[in-house]
Amino acid sequence: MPIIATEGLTMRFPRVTALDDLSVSVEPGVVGLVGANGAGKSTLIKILLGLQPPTTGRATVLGLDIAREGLRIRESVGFMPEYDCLPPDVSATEFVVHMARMCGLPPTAARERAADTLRHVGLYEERYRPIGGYSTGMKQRVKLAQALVHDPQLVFLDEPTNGLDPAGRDEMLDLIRRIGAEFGISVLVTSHLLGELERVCDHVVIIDGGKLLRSQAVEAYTEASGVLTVEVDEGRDLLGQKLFDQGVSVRPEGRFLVVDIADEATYDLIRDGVAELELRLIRLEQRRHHIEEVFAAAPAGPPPPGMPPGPPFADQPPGAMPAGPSFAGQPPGAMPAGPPAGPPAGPPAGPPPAGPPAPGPQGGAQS
Ligand SMILES: Nc1ncnc2c1ncn2[C@@H]1O[C@H](COP(=O)(O)OP(=O)(O)OP(=O)(O)O)[C@@H](O)[C@H]1O
Repeated sequence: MPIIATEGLTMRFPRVTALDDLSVSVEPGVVGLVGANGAGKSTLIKILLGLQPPTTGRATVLGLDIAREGLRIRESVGFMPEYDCLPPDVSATEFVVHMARMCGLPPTAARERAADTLRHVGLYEERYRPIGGYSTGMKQRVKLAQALVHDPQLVFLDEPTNGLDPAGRDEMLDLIRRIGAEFGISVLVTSHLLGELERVCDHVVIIDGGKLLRSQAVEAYTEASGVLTVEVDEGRDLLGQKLFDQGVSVRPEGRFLVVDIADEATYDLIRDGVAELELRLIRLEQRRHHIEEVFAAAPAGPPPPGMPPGPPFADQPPGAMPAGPSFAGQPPGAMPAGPPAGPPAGPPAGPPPAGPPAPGPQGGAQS
């Protein structure tokens, strides 16, 4: 049974359509809900909790209808809101015990569950101090603890890494992973940071301007691309030129060569080129996509309301790469002269750049 299923869900405010005919279904696990600020993530959560009726459309959470069974949904689902909403004058223990009591736990069970949950989220002695003196990271943990204290089947975590420094963010992501893996609680976690969800989620739903852009397993986003990264000890440009002369689509990028895989023969050409030039091969690996590419492939900036989002990366021609200097733009026989496209991690292997790169069509060497 899907943990969440929506059908034509639409939420219109007087000036903006926050959700636009959203139909999506997700199975149990750790699910990321990604979208830019204003994409409609928080609105979706409020509707799923039965706190706000949609303009049109239907949805179920854990098989329960949002229009008729909001109370039962809120009994079975924990919610960590995005914004700071904690009382400053009480301790984390008092607050989480109170929330457990609100969920119907008897006093002793509420105290025990609160202590366990606060320990689980990494709050120890500090839990007896007033929340007002807590750091942002500690407050996020209290919000997470109150969402978990009644042992829900599913938790909604709205931007749980907001305001955290990189170390705090890593710890929070680790906690989220453990909620799913160790406790078997399904998670719907929102973020506008795609990279971090890639690390913890089984499935990622991407919305843009209230519309569904993509919903699929993380592996489907990060599948191998049709592009190879080649690194040799020295002679990057010699190898690039040789491959280019043989009709391979190749371009320099930092210390590497980036090669479009035409077919199996591409690997042979690289192997033979390295051997004939007597170079030392350091790396030959197929690149993986990143979830970010879904947005990188879309037009820059948020689309105006009603405008369809740009094409996702999987619809690009195989091997389409971000622009960079290309061997294909050089006249035949010319030495490639492009400076590294990204920040080099070491001195470039080839001769110093001879001038600005000649822009060339991507992958244009294959004719
Ligand atoms: N109660 C409301 N009245 C009017 N407009 C609203 C209301 N709630 C949300 N909106 C608008 O709906 C759109 C979606 O907002 P929402 O908060 O769901 O986005 P979000 O993806 O959660 O963004 P953020 O990460 O910034 O919270 C925004 O344009 C927002 O201004």
